[in-house]
Amino acid sequence: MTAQLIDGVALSRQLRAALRERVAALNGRGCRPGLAVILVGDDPASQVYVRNKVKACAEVGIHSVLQTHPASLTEQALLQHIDALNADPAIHGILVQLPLPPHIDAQRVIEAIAPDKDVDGFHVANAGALMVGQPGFRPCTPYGCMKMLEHIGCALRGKHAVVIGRSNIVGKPMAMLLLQAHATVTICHSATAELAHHTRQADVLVAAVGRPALVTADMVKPGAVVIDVGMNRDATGKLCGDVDFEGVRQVASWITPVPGGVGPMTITMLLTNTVEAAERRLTTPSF
Ligand SMILES: Nc1nc(=O)c2c([nH]1)NC[C@@H]1CN(c3ccc(C(=O)N[C@@H](CCC(=O)O)C(=O)O)cc3)C=[N+]21
Ligand SMILES: [Mg+2]
Repeated sequence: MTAQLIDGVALSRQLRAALRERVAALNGRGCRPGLAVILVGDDPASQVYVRNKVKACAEVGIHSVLQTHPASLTEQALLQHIDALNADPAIHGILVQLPLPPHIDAQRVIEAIAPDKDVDGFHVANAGALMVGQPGFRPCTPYGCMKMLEHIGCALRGKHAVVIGRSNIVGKPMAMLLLQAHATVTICHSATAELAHHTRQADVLVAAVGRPALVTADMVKPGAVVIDVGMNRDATGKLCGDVDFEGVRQVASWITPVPGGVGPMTITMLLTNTVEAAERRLTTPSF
């Protein structure tokens, strides 16, 4: 079997076209959705990612404000910038690019963002809402993975989904979303004994670890759907995921490429959450 590709660029194009219409409808009601992106320090990779987010906003008509600060910015000063954005009615979403310099407590910064502007879905209020099945912002990467599964018509009820990775940003929320979709969910991590024993049972396998070629063909059940969240650079500087793509595509039924898979979908879901934040404010001004 040779797996079919889940094309994150093509699906993003579709979803962004629909978002443009939602933005136009908001404009008609006198609202221009706005996203603030805060970058602290001069990590080159972060600069590229942030520029891509700003570009994507323009593509769907979201107004974006990019704040860049030197790595020496104090935590207190950062918290003050967030307070100002929390109070700014032109801003519906706030994203603080991670990682932050080591002298800044990232979790404290995230908790300072108003939960109704937390379009990353990292605030405990949104994490808690996901946990108990209430409405809230879903973290963009797992949300994008769910959209990809939906797009290929993957019925999750009763399926065995295995997530490798337990970060607050990807692994844990991914597992919760799969659980909400009635999958049987296993979470594997660095202390898991016999990783391959678990992954071989997966109808849906999500790799979110950050280790090139962690998932090889022998670890994949024939016909499985494989979602590669990894974003690594190989020795030659080429972008690669956590999955040995050439090997695994011979066994899987569907697979996401890197680049062109989960990455673009992450940005698309950020745009989605921002439009949703603006829509919510119009419908529920007190939200
Ligand atoms: N507060 C916060 N929210 C984030 O969502 C967040 C963050 N911090 N810090 C960094 C990570 C990383 N991330 C990516 C998103 C899209 C691509 C993406 O579009 N990747 C392209 C390729 C890009 C390239 O060539 O380097 C692709 O996979 O096709 C990559 C990485 C969001 N992050
Ligand atoms: Mg990708």
